[in-house]
Amino acid sequence: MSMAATAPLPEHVVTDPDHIVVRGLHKTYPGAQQRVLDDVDLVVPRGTFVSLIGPSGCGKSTLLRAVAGLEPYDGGELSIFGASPQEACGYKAVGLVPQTPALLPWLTVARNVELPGRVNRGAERRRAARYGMGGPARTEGGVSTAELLDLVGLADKADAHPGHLSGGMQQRVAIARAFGLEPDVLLMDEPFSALDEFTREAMRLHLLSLWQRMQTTVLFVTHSVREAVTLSDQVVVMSARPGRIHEVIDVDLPRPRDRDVLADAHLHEVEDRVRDSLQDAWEHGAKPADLVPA
Ligand SMILES: Nc1ncnc2c1ncn2[C@@H]1O[C@H](COP(=O)(O)OP(=O)(O)OP(=O)(O)O)[C@@H](O)[C@H]1O
Repeated sequence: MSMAATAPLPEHVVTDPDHIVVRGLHKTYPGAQQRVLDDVDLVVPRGTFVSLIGPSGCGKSTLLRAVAGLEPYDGGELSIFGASPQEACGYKAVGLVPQTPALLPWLTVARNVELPGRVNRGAERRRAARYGMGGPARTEGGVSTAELLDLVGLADKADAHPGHLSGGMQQRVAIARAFGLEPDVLLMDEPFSALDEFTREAMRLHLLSLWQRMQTTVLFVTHSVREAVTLSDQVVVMSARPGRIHEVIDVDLPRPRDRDVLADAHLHEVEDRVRDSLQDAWEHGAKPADLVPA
């Protein structure tokens, strides 16, 4: 299997500092009969919030891991604001929020949020070496741990230990920790899937506050149409067998997405568009007879 991710990228991709660019990406897992990703094209502008939605097994997580530099691919192009995924990971331009919070139980909430920053000072030097002092701004001057915890509604829990927090609170700490590293792009793979619907709704609002403050580019995998539309600038609908981009739907709802916006009838119209697209992707997805061979 060739690993195009480590090959030099074409000049037009390398010099695009303002977009994540995926072109013609394809991948087959070893031993599989068909591609998991086939000719995937996606362009994500810096600073936007983009959700990936599609049937189970269509390759959303695989695509996310490829962007994170954790998954080799067989062909195509992938660049993160002009860098290869491996290079971007080298200076911690890419953050990943998994489904479970993975906090260190013996450290306080504040220490959990601060830890990656302490560990990754070398990454900041590598980033400075690549971009120089005039590199792309991450945030307007950085944020303190106290501010991060305030943005996720945990200002009073800084000295608590994770074992004393609910699952939703722990996931909020994990999200604050991820934003605290000030990555250029944050990849979130169903981060709220283990939470009840009421907690999920609250989490979306906390996430939006953080995102608005930090201006991070977010790629967010979800199975929830409501979640995708509530959060995103664009919803990317994927089809399965093999995974392809079926449609990219703009979410033309105003920001901030406060309770008035979320109660507006237009939200439901956009949700219906996403549902129709998912249905269309399902009905017109490749049938066994025309599967793309590995
Ligand atoms: N490491 C692996 N080795 C072999 N096959 C894999 C591997 N990881 C995933 N797959 C297969 O690739 C396909 C896509 O998996 P992936 O997890 O990317 O899909 P997904 O869209 O994120 O699914 P879900 O929505 O259920 O989380 C599935 O058929 C899965 O079984």
